Amino acid sequence: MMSRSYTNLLDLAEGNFAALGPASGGARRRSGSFGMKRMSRVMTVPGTLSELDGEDESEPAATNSVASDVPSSVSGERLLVVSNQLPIVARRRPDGRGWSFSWDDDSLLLQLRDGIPDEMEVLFVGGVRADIPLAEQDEVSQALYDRFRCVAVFLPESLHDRFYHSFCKRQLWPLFHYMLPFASSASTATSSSSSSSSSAPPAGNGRFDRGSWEAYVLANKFFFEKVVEVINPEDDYVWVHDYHLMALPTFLRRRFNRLRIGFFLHSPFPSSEIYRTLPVREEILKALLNCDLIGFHTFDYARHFLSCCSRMLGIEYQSKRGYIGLEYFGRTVGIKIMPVGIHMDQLQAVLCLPDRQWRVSELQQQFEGKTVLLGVDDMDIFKGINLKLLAFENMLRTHPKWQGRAVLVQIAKPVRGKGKDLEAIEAEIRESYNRINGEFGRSGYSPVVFIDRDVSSVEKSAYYTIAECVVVTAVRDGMNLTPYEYIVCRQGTPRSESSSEVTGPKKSMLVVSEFIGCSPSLSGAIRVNPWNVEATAEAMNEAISLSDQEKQLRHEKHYRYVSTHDVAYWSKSFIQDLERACKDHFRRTCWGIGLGFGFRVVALDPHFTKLNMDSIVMAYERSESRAIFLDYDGTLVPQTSINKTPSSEVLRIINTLCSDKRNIVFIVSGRGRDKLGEWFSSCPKLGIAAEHGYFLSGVEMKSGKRTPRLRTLDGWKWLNQ
Ligand SMILES: O=P(O)(O)OC[C@H]1O[C@H](O[C@H]2O[C@H](CO)[C@@H](O)[C@H](O)[C@H]2O)[C@H](O)[C@@H](O)[C@@H]1O
Repeated sequence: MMSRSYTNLLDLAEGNFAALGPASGGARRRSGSFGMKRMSRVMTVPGTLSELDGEDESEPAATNSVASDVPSSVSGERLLVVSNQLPIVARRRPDGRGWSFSWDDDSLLLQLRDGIPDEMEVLFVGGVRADIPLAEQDEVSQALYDRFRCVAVFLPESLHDRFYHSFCKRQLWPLFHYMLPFASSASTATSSSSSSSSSAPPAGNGRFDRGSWEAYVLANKFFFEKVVEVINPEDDYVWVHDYHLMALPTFLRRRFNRLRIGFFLHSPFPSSEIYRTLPVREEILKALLNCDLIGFHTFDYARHFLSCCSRMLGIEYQSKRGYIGLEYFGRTVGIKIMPVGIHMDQLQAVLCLPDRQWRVSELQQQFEGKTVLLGVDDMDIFKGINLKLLAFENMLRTHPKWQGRAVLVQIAKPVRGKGKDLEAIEAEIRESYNRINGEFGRSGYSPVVFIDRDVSSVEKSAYYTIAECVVVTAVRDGMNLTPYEYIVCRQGTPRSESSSEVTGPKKSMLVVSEFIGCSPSLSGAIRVNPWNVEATAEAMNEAISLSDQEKQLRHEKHYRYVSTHDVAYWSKSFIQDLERACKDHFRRTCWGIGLGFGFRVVALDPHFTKLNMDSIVMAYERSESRAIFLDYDGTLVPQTSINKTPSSEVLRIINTLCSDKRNIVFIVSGRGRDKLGEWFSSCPKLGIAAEHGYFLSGVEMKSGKRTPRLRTLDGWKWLNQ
């Protein structure tokens, strides 16, 4: 027998979101409702929404309420930043009682505040990066809200496993990084034991698993409910981040038809040839199209998304004066291309810390007389760390002058969401650096220094400072900010300049993979195909062999770009475009239609009103003379039907309408006159405008004027205008 929760998921897969209702009682209890008060439902068009979206007006208050301490007359606009994780560091107190929280200064989500206008309050909605026991969740929620304006989302453990570890990290994330399930069938079988999704592992070999997808959608609904608790839909903007929350815009749009919603994808968006293998490809595209603005790091990611919309949904984009937009049921969905940047002030503050100077001196001593190439990567399967080691090995072999002189320092930061196949990759990496050190190492010289632990920002910046070149050989990465951080650290600050740390001209060199998001912005880098180990080895050799003058020129060019295109520049630009994309929102009339992921909002100019059946019937009965214009495809025959011939029922209805002397009935279609003539040959009193009105029948010409006259068609006669 199916459990209640399972039937809920089936409802959800069927697109029946309403059947799921709000989060379960337990989840609501855990939600930390800040002493919620009920907020009246927001109607975008009074009287029209409820009949269409089928949501239950009697929903419990917890999903339809607002934080009591948010002033009810909030006049200023606010920004709700929604992401899988809050920009918060949580630590258990040393005595084990309770938690202490602080901002995560390294989080991009926190840093983006710098580009947001001062008068706009920023609230964060997301998960907490710690296992907070159920009994403590209410208290934690309240503390996070009171002190940080952070709204915590707690998912039940098994849901979190299936949402994050299964669907996000084992299905979406690999696919968005171009890894198809079948390509990894052998290794996934072994590595699946390392998955923390103990409750329900995905289908074998990383294949699409519907249960995990349903968990993903349900988890997104939990996030939605938290947004609903604090949102002020007429004033707030919502900015959703990354691939974990791609279903969220549909939930938001269903509830608040005119909410201003932006989305930024931090990962790559793959080619349509990869994306179209995803069984829920249309659902995700349609969910994203419920946003007003969708952002990508690069032109290529945006291009792939647009071609998916064209190929899978038949929606074409338009480009006007530098803005790209997709017309989706009367709404324009903007496309934004803007790579993220780093936080300049924060990085420069690290450069001024006193213990950094000390660490730099220490490293300078350690690597005295050596040329340091540096890699700083997350330990994940797409960072191409082993390819980098192979290239370095190749360089030592083909350019023996570097033996004893070149050192590759590789920092590999452990990650939380391990994704697929990580253990196998780690073993490969270990084998490579042991081999290289075994073959080329000697007393006092280890060619590869491998650091597989978290390093502090001070230590990382010290490594950047002493490195002659940074090498990024990721096979795919959404953006990758390592090169940007390196450039800023090599530039130093006026204070570090006056110290002994940086002498001579500022210079830096980069070898970067052509498959990462930052690559197009680094025109002075040596770009490589990391799969080509020999070419990467040559690039490394070239990078460290160039003249200082050349390194300096490249550095200056990069520094100019990186220092002016920082994280604030990115967020400011995104919010400005979001405002622009939404400027007509409250002027337009909208209706929500469709079920599940088919839900969309139809937006029309204000002079359009939705016809009401009773008033149509009344007006019809009262009128003495009527003109009835009927479109063909999608009106008289279903858009999706293969057989386009009108049914006998349609022909009968048309003839009934035509037989009333007060009616003039026309079919208006883009279809050709021959086909329409053939199909409606049994409707002698019907007028037809074929080929978008180029050919007309059923129209009489009177004294040079064209006046529609009802007439019997004795033999077809087409009038060409
Ligand atoms: O591991 P997850 O929690 O699923 O998150 C994935 C990664 O997200 C962040 O990186 C992504 O965004 C960065 C900024 O836009 C971009 O530089 C990077 O290329 C993207 O992958 C996060 O910084 C990583 O730690 C996460 O692994």
